[in-house]
Parts: sequence; structure tokens; C-alpha cells
Amino acid sequence: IMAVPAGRSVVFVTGNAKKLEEVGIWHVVISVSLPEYQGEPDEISIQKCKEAARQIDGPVIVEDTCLCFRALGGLPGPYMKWFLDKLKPEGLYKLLAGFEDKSAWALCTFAFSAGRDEPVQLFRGKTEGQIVEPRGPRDFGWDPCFQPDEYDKTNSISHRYRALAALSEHWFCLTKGLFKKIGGLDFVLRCDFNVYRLSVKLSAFHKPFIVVLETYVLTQLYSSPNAHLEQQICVTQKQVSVF
Ligand SMILES: O=P(O)(O)OP(=O)(O)OP(=O)(O)OC[C@H]1O[C@@H](n2cnc3c(O)ncnc32)[C@H](O)[C@@H]1O
Ligand SMILES: [Mg+2]
Repeated sequence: IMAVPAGRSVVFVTGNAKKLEEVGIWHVVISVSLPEYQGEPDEISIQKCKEAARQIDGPVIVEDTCLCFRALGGLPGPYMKWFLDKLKPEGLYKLLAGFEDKSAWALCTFAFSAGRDEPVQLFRGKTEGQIVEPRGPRDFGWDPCFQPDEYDKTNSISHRYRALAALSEHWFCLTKGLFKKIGGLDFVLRCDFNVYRLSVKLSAFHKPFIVVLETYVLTQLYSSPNAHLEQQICVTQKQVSVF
């Protein structure tokens, strides 16, 4: 079970600015280039998350994205970063010239750890698509040569969105249980997410979820990292119905 030490924020660790744009804000975002590990996607995400938790020495979320060509048995997969760097979208398209099967899938994995030496939890999102001749904007990685099968107006690449939804769902279930115990989101908001100001005594087990909850609420509702916290909480109160 995920538990964040009370008073600690969850840090999203990435070196990729475009990922940040799609993920939205977390409490703190740290731009660190983490090593590109080798292995199966799950193993890579676990290693990456452990390294981030070690460096930050606190609760972290990392994300790793693979683009897997079916004709190539799932490669380049996690090694896509280097393939893209050397071949560019044009070269990626040409890689499949000798194959009839142009299908591919994008796999996005978020990994959460509550801190150094804590277990890692994974949340995955997958989008099926085709490798096509490069077209459109060039501002994000392999987007020019990957055409998702389902057209999605709001988010052209939904693997990240789906993985985030899995993560949110998980937090939602945990916090719903907590609300039942201590009296609902409204109550928590009135106390400014401050566990010490709640008029009930929370167990050591439940305390950390207030931090998770705060991160979750702010992440879901705001895109401006500059807005003052008080302002944000005030708006949050008006939106209690999201829960
Ligand atoms: O610091 P991290 O979070 O690891 O950032 P990164 O850029 O190294 O990202 P990955 O290790 O996950 O490598 C994935 C590669 O695929 C690219 N990429 C990731 N998500 C993408 C998306 O949704 N659309 C297009 N390209 C993407 C990204 O730019 C990298 O070249
Ligand atoms: Mg990386």
C-alpha cells in the first residue's frame, strides 16, 4: 500500500519538459536526468523510481515511455530515446520498410515510491497505433510517426492519460476510504490539509494520505504552478463535487 510520510510532497522526477506539460503540476517537480536502464519496461520503471527516491530521499513519481514495433518483437520499446535521437522520425518509419506489419503500441508507465527503500507501485497506460510517414508538429519525440488507432481530440497521445487515470483511480479509492473515516473532503479542506489541525486523531497509517490527497486535488484541478496556494484551496472548496 502506498503511504507518503506526513508533511512530505510527492515529487515528479523527469528530465523531459513535454512530459511535464502533459502531466500537469505536482507539488514539486524536479528536473533530473535519470539513467536509461535496460530490461523489460516494468523492471526499468522500478529501477528508475528507486533511483529517483534515492536521489530525492522522499516520495517520488517517475514515468517511462516505450514505443514498441510489433514486427520487431516490441523493439525499440524502452530504447526508443536513442533510436529517435539517431534515426529521427523518418528513420523510424524506414525501419519497418521490410515489414508488412506497421503496427505499434505506446506504453506509458508511472512508478510511485514513498521513499528510499520503499516498494514501487506501477500504473500503466497503453495506446495501439501504426507507424506512419512522419507528418505534423515536431515538438514531441516520436509523435510525428505514430498514429494512434483511436482518434482522440483532447489528447492526441492517450497512453500517458490512461496511466495517469490508473494512478488517480488508485488514490481516489484510498482517499475515499479516508473521507469516510474522518468526515469528508470538505472537512479536510477547511483544515487546509493540515493533519495537525484536524479535530480527529489520525493514525500513523492514515496521516500520509492527507499529503497524497492534497497533491491529488491540486494536480487534478490546477495548471498554473504560480497560483498562490490559498487561492488554490479556495477554488478547491468550490469544486468539492468532483468527489
Ligand atoms: O527523464 P525522463 O522522464 O526519463 O524523460 P525521457 O525524455 O528520457 O523519456 P523516456 O526515458 O521515457 O524515453 C522516451 C522517449 O520517447 C519520447 N516520448 C515520450 N513520451 C512521448 C510521447 O507521448 N510522444 C512522443 N514521444 C514521446 C521521449 O522524448 C524520449 O525520447
Ligand atoms: Mg529517460
